[in-house]
Amino acid sequence: MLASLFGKRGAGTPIIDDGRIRARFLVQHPGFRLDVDLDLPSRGVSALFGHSGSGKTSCLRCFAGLDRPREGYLQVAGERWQDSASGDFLPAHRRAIGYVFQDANLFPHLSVRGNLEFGQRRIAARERKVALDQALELLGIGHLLERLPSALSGGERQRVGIARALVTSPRLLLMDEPLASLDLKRKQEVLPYLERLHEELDIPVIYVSHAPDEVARLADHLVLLEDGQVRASGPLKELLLRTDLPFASDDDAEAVIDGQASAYDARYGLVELCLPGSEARLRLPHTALQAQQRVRVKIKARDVSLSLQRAEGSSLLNLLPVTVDSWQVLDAQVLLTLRLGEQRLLARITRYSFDQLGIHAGQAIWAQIKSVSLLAP
Ligand SMILES: Nc1ncnc2c1ncn2[C@@H]1O[C@H](COP(=O)(O)OP(=O)(O)OP(=O)(O)O)[C@@H](O)[C@H]1O
Repeated sequence: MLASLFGKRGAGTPIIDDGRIRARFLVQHPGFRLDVDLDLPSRGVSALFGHSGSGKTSCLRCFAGLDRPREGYLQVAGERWQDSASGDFLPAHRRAIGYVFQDANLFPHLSVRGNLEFGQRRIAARERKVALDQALELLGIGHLLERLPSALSGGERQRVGIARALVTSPRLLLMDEPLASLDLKRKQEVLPYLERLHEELDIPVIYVSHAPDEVARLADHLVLLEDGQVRASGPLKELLLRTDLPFASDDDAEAVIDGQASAYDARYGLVELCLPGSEARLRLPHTALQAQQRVRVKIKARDVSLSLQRAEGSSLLNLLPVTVDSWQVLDAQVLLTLRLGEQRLLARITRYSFDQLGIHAGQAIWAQIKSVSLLAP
């Protein structure tokens, strides 16, 4: 299969580029039916998320052209790659995709350089959009070029695998649980590289995972698959807040906030983030942030408490003015959605406190978050 992904590329049927990736796949396996209709942004990371057996890999195989569904349609970057109605089907080896598997699947007899050059030779020089040097720099693997895959750590192998996918200048990067075979330490090592790809390259990524943490950190768009069907599809930040979905109703419910480093207090090791549409600053312990660097912070609903006035004389560093948006009663607790500038937070408090505070929609209150509970890369 790997070899078939490295044949000469071709082009699909040109169509008007509406900036979307559209896919419709109907696959029937014995005892399992995949029936999905997807409309994804052609920028950033779209995560296919779901339990084991929900159909994530089956779906990715259709994107890659490795399976030919009975009914199928796919358009990417202004090209139609397949349409069962017209019989069009661009085979896997002619699709401009990069595919990163759970295991890097490097050629064991070739050095890192050999593996990368093999990927690059697939593309005519005039079509190359990602230079070898750029891929080396992005993945931090320049010092590994002469090594054989057997002399690499798991995290390094995965970084080389990603670089090899990139040097084929794909129009679409498919990643199937690229961190699943790594231990926590290696995962933490590779994740920042994945974030950089996202920031520095204009290649849409479809990222399969069943790890909520990874998805919350990397994805812009989320597709929740259940039993071969799309239960929900939309911007990550919105889906994390929806109480009809498993994320917000979970004990670990969290919101994702994007900020930009505006100041660093070296004495206390605290970084200050400014937040779009808000005068408030978020402060959290951090060491290695550059000025203006964008940061995604995950804030758990249970780490947010509320007060009607700004608390004075408290150890809490983050006292944020918010507006009550909506809430849902969950047994003895209430899950609130709060507006913080252009973004939204979740807070979980007891029903007792909710009644005591007399909370109503549109109310201006204060959200309090302990800095040490904030999760940033
Ligand atoms: N070629 C095949 N023939 C028959 N059944 C298949 C085939 N490929 C996948 N399936 C079945 O389809 C279902 C979905 O599998 P798939 O690998 O897409 O799920 P997944 O969400 O990626 O799971 P995981 O997270 O465990 O990798 C499973 O029940 C699987 O056994």
